[in-house]
Amino acid sequence: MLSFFLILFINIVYFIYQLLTDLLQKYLEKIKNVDIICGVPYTALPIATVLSLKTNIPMVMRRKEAKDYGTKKMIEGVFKKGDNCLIIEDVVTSGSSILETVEDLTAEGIKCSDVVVFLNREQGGAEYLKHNGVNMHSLLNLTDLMRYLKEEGCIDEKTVNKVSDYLHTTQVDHEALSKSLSKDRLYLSFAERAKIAKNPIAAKLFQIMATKQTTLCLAADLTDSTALLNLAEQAGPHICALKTHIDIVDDFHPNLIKPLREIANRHNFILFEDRKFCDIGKTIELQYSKGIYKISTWAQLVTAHALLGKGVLEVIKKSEGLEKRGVFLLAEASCSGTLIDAKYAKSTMKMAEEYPELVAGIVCQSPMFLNQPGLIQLTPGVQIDNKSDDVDQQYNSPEIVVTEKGCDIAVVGRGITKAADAALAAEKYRKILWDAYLQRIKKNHK
Ligand SMILES: O=C(O)c1cc(=O)[nH]c(=O)n1[C@@H]1O[C@H](COP(=O)(O)O)[C@@H](O)[C@H]1O
Repeated sequence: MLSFFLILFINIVYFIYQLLTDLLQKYLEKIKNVDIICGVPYTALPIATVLSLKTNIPMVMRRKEAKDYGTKKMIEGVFKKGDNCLIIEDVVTSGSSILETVEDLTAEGIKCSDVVVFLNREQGGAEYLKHNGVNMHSLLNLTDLMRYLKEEGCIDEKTVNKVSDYLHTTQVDHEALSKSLSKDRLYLSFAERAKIAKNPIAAKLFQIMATKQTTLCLAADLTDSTALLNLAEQAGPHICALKTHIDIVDDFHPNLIKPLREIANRHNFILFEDRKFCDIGKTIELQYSKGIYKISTWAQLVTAHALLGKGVLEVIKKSEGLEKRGVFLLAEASCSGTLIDAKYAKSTMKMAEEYPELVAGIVCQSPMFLNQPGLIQLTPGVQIDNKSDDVDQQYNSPEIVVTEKGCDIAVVGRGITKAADAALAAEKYRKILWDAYLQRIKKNHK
């Protein structure tokens, strides 16, 4: 008897999936150049699987949590950057789980502009997705389904009205959802984010960015102290931060810091030492506050790796030196061949969230955090003319990093330091970056 019901149940499920995928397949013919498909975990995974088998379109799988072994990726499967992915979902209410899937796919460089859903509950999901640049195509909506069931005598008029009243009173509140989904980081102004930032240097940076209308961080990678000071003076009016690798300055002397700090105060920009600390806490404590550079006495910002654990943040938090200080953790690198993967990036993010007063932001190449508008995304590897240097550095254009990669502050080095006129070059980068930022926030404030 049991096996009879089991076989019956399997046949019913198989029939529903057949119906579903036949319907979805019809839609697929309408949506052009789909390279891969991805089901929204977890209920849409079998639908996407059957669809992939029926259409021969490869499927990728999104994990809700990265594994702590094996590939550790959030997106499993064969794909390449720039692939167009069609997302498959069974039922949509608000669209939030679709947007979370879009976020993880986008972080891998996959493009997602369309989603096909089986049932649209007509509670605002389609509009919310549209608002976030995703076109929703639904096979069925609840109103049609109710009418169909009534025509077939499965439900009465009273039930139809009850469902319709329910739908009218439970529409998604986009504002509240947007806040909870917090696409806001990309669409809030820097003045607004200055009020949200928990790290004092991040707050100061947001204020400088808004006041000077610049999101440009100059990587002043020069080996001569006089040239470094001249560059700081020339580019100072156009930048929000000047980032140094102070240990590359051949003729470094502690007397360099005073004039550098004076220029920073006069032009209102932040001094940022890109030390990328990565060691046990005790060693970092010495590297941060001792030696010839005494970084903690002048660098308002430093960079660090999360690789060896929280010791780096514990000691920077407690070390002597400037009262107000901030740290940028490196979660994604701009260079080719990096061993950093999505799992490491997520773990770095998690560590950052445990030190909100100390961590000013994340160095990364993709919009990997959207729900902390108080944190800054710093993105290096930015140049107008080149795609790479002659070693491993990879470049994106200023527009792309702001409009497609979630960048708040762009780091530009040789694009300015190698230019004939550093001030002109800095202003050129500043303008392109600022215009791209205005485009981005306008998109959500129309
Ligand atoms: O932490 C950084 O600033 C950094 C991270 C990264 O992934 N890639 C990267 O290039 N950087 C730094 O950003 C600057 C890039 O310089 P350019 O390639 O000359 O624009 C250098 O100072 C690098 O040390």
